[in-house]
Amino acid sequence: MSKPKLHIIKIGGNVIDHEENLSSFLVDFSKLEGLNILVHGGGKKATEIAKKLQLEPKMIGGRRITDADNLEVVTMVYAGLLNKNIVANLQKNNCNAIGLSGADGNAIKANKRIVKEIDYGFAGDVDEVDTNTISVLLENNLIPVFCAITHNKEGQLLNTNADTIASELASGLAKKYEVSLTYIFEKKGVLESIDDEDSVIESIDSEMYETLKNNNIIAAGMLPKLENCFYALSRGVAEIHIANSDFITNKNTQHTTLSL
Ligand SMILES: Nc1ncnc2c1ncn2[C@@H]1O[C@H](COP(=O)(O)OP(=O)(O)O)[C@@H](O)[C@H]1O
Ligand SMILES: CC(=O)N[C@@H](CCC(=O)OP(=O)(O)O)C(=O)O
Repeated sequence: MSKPKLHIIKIGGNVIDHEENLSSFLVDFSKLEGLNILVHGGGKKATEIAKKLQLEPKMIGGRRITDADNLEVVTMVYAGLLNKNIVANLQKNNCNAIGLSGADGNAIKANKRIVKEIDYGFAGDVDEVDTNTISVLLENNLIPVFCAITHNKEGQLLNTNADTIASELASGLAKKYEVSLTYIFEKKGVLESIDDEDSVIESIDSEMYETLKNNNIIAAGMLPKLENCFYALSRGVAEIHIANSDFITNKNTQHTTLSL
């Protein structure tokens, strides 16, 4: 028997930060049929609030160094302010969304990120996705909306890159569903030249990814995004696209498709 289709869409900080863009994206998202999950970042907002609190934000390799004070900020911003605003807006559009962190329903268990010589603080790498609660929600016509906060099952919240949350959810759910994963951000796709919006690379496989990396064509947040894409493809996710929000309503709009 074929698996039911599931669409996981991730939106980044630049989409969330523009009220009009976010609102029109959420209208389009609310009209999607079938099973859907939304994952949101919000790094830009967290940086803005941290600065207001005189905390100096620090990113390494697209990931936030999350000390105890910054963990409080990201928890309030991602799991509170942004997640609840997004859910309220979806509810306004008659989309029955339910906001979740990785601690809710034990959906996403993580461990403190340990990489040689870099102390990321309370940043988490995902160990396990528990798909049971998520499936129950989907089967009852609820639309899960995940923020970038996970837990370690010992009472510690952790800050996890939102692209990773999307790819781990997609990978975990691929056992039960035919998963299509879409990363929505402010550009049309992965660009050959960052200043030329029309230089979209239509398809990227793992070999081309290495070449693009070596030629410094992709950098910053695009590095973990693509890493997450190839990880998800290797774990059985059926299709992955990187695009701007026009793609939600028009699949023919220019975008990047990933393959192994
Ligand atoms: N070749 C590239 N094409 C498109 N974006 C790129 C490229 N290389 C680096 N980037 C940067 O990656 C960013 C996207 O990553 P990130 O900031 O994590 O996105 P998101 O908004 O989804 O969280 C873009 O805003 C852009 O500045
Ligand atoms: C550990 C880590 O880096 N977490 C990210 C989570 C938010 C995020 O990924 O937001 P965008 O998708 O908007 O970039 C951060 O705090 O920036």
